[in-house]
Amino acid sequence: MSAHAIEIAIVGAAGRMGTQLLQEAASLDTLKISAAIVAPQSAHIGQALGPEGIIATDDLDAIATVDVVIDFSSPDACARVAELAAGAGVAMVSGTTGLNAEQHRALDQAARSIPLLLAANFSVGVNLLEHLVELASRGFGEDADIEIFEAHHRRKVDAPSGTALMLGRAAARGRDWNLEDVATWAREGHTGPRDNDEIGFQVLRGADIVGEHTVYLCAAGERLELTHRATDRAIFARGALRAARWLAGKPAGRYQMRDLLFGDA
Ligand SMILES: NC(=O)C1=CN([C@@H]2O[C@H](COP(=O)(O)OP(=O)(O)OC[C@H]3O[C@@H](n4cnc5c(N)ncnc54)[C@H](OP(=O)(O)O)[C@@H]3O)[C@@H](O)[C@H]2O)C=CC1
Ligand SMILES: O=C(O)C1=N[C@H](C(=O)O)C[C@H](O)C1
Repeated sequence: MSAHAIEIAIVGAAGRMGTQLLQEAASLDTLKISAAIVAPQSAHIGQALGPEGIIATDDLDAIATVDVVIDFSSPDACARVAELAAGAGVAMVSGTTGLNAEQHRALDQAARSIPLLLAANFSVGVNLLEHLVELASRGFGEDADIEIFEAHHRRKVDAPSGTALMLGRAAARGRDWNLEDVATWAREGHTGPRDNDEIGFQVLRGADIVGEHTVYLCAAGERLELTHRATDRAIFARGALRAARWLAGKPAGRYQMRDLLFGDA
């Protein structure tokens, strides 16, 4: 372990992403997982988690003892963690999706006093895709109808995925639209013809699909399909751990993966 290893708390430590984070972190000597936080009343409390056997706790006060908290839990827990991290002056990385406006406001408030990076997707590929989608949307202009498809495992609880929303926003930016004004979240029955100023979303849930996203730009006589397929959840964990190392010591504020990857901040 390096003398200056960054100390990390993981919230949601017994979940799919928490498990992956503990696994990936074990091989890094630049950071140390000091706290594994699970849900209140979780059956995992007191159990040794991950290759290093960190004892699981439901005590969120453990956040105050580390340099960076990494959260992959639920929208409610994410907002609460942001509040506690801000109170303790601890940097926060979160990948939790499905936050509502109030929960986003809680993160904005926390980011007044701590560095906070929220990313719907920690893979390099998706963050590159975001740029490509904005470019393609602007390039085609009104000639292309834009539709976004996403597929995930059967246990995912929010839809469309945070990544699909992020890609939808990128497509909307390319047209100088606000996604909220043009999104069609579902189609059923006698829908009438499609509007020009519309971005449609389709969602599939099944088995163990890690995460797939395609943005379709459908023009008369041609169709561009921009696809990202995640085949291993480890890419998200590695991205989040990289973000934690990058964020430690940064000034207070809201950060995104593109700040880390493309040096906008
Ligand atoms: N940004 C990215 O790259 C990625 C983001 N995600 C997002 O991350 C989130 C978690 O995903 P995933 O790991 O698959 O989900 P899981 O349901 O497997 O894990 C979430 C964990 O958080 C726990 N939890 C809930 N409330 C609290 C709390 N108050 N304190 C501590 N732990 C809590 C849950 O416990 P219990 O089950 O007992 O309630 C569960 O173990 C989702 O929003 C998902 O969309 C996922 C993958 C990549
Ligand atoms: O829940 C998941 O699994 C994932 N969630 C994120 C999202 O909602 O976009 C990222 C990734 O696709 C996996």
